[in-house]
Amino acid sequence: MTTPFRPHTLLVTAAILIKKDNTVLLAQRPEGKTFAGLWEFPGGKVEVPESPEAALVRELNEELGITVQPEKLEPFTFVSEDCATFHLLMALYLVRDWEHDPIGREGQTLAWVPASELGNYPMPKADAPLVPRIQALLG
Ligand SMILES: Nc1nc2c([nH]c(=O)n2[C@H]2C[C@H](O)[C@@H](COP(=O)(O)OP(=O)(O)OP(=O)(O)O)O2)c(=O)[nH]1
Repeated sequence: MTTPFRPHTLLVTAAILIKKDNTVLLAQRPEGKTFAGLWEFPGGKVEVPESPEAALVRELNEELGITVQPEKLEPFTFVSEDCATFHLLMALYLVRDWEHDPIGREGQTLAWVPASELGNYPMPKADAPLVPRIQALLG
């Protein structure tokens, strides 16, 4: 009897950073990473033994140089998607309050994008359902 192939589930957290003018931050994944060139919501993998919230606070500081208090992370939605070699489970949080201006500390290009224009930015397949959800939220 053969054992069915089960890709491992990768737990990722990501932030939808919303500025006062209702634009949303996208980051372009740098060369050398999976999905290089595509636009994403900043975040990354949850490492053992972090909580999802602690991982996101860490990633936002590493990637963007911003400081976010964990209680300012507002759970929004999640995506569950089969990728080539793993299954992605990504928890998305809304963030409207942070310290310092975001900069691309890992060489990523950043863009503040109105919700209505999110569809113009190529994203990983898993992100597709997020665009209408964010548009419904922000109008
Ligand atoms: N952060 C983020 N990751 C996404 C999005 N959409 C999507 O499919 N992913 C995938 C890409 C990666 O396979 C995974 C995130 O891993 P990552 O490589 O960014 O995580 P990391 O920052 O911990 O990476 P590394 O330091 O280990 O290179 O989730 C998204 O909108 N944001």
